[in-house]
Amino acid sequence: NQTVIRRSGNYKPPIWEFNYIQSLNSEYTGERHITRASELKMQVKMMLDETMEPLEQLELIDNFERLGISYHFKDEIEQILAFINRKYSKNNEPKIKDLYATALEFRLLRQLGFNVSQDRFDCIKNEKGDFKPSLCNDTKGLLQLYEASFLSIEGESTLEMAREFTIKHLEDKSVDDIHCDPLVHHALEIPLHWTIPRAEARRFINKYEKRPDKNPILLQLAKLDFNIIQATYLEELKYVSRWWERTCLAKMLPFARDRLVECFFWNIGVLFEPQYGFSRIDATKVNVFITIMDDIYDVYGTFEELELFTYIIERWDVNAIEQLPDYMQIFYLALNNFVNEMAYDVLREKGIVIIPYLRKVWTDLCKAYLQEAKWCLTGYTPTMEEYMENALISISAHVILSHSFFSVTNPIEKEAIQCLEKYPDIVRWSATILRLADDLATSSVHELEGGDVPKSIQWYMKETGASEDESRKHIRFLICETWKKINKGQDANCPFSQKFIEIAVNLARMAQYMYQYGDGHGIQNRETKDRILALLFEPIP
Ligand SMILES: CC1(C)[C@@H]2CC[C@@]1(C)[C@@H](OP(=O)([O-])OP(=O)([O-])[O-])C2
Ligand SMILES: [Mg+2]
Ligand SMILES: [Mg+2]
Ligand SMILES: [Mg+2]
Ligand SMILES: [Mg+2]
Ligand SMILES: [Mg+2]
Repeated sequence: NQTVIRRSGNYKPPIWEFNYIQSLNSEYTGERHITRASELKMQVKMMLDETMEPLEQLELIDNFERLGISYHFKDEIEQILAFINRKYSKNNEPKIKDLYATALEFRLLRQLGFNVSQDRFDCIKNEKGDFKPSLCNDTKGLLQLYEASFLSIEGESTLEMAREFTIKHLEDKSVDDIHCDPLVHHALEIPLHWTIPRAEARRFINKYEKRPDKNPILLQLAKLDFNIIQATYLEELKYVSRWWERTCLAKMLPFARDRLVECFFWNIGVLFEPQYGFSRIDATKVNVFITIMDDIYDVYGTFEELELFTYIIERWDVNAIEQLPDYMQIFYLALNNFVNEMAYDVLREKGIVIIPYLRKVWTDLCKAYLQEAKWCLTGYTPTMEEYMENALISISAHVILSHSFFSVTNPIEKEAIQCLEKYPDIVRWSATILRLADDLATSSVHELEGGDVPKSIQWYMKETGASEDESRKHIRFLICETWKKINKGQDANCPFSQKFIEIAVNLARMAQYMYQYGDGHGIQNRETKDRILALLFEPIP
């Protein structure tokens, strides 16, 4: 057969090899640590019972969330916020005591789903309806108003104005005064609402430790809890690393990205609680298969091979495997085995056959990949709309979230599956942010040089004549607008569990985290490496 010119993704080998991963151990698996953590939790619960001023309670809840331990005290937090919310709505809206307290209360109540109105901020506007310039001296208040503004939904002009006003004045501060509060720099980099809990916990525990007013019990629990959870992650990573090694796919498909640790790392942002270990392991395998499949279509496969592969995946007939070239045979069988294993676990535990649903999402993904390859081959220029319609599938969010749905939902109701199959809003919004964050980061020279199909930035530039900077700005605007849809939440009769919705939203957060400094997944930049060390490999001292 004619010699085929194969492109390469020029991706580097993995930073962490199999033997290194297997050598990792954490002392925090021991029973004594679990017992100690339970004692500390009891002490914290008693602390919550003490009478406190509402502002003190709000600050304590904010610290719980930032320290990553609020998941232990969900009921207590809900009760406190419900009480504060009732008190507020009973006596008519008092004048804002101070911006800091009002914005903190607003954000915490909205985060928990309480329906608090943006009108609370009307009294910090002047008669012209602008925010009073005097607010600029209140950095603490500005920061809280900035964080609160990211809980906005479409049409909330006061919150939109608050976001612009606070960004402008906080940026001025961070430029003018180099000694300005590092909190300002950090907040401007990424708002709290868009941050994954694990990342904020790792960062905030260090900050909290230096605070003169810190509560030592809280600090001890936060550190211990973080390290115990991290020890759980390590065991899961070592387990899935042994699976990855046994498949030999990295050796047999050397053109593809070998990113097991990164594929696992995505999942501590998406689903962090310790009890979801098996879901994180399955989700890692999903990410590994998607990453390789993406490179088969973007980089390595000839168009004929890709057409054949797409056809075989659609038929999902393992006997047809003979028709595939060797590299596709081994990949297809590994994927087929995984899907059957996951379907077996779900049938055994939940009594439902999910193979048809999993086949469908993998087929849709392959078709979207093939469409991109076709555009690449023919040089066709899709409109931004045509590109996005396909790219919201090719970014693989619906594959990732469908597997997570079947893994964490119990019992699995038929109407929830039917809703999932129709590609519901929450999946679409998560896919939008994942795609746009990915394109901002990966459609740098690297992807285009590798012959990958142009992405949203390029198509927007082509369609509107915008510069690359204007195009990036527009993409960041679209991410903001999508967050407003996410903040609005599901229509009441949406059949998904709170947990699944949280997973979908965290996938969007993790995308922005993974791509914050460029292609953290493919190029493995410095920041992502340091973050993996801090969140996965190194306990907090
Ligand atoms: C898990 C993922 C988000 C999905 C597969 C690997 C990714 C990191 C990303 O890879 P990328 O090559 O950037 O996708 P695309 O731009 O080629 O669609 C798409
Ligand atoms: Mg490789
Ligand atoms: Mg790609
Ligand atoms: Mg691709
Ligand atoms: Mg990309
Ligand atoms: Mg890429």
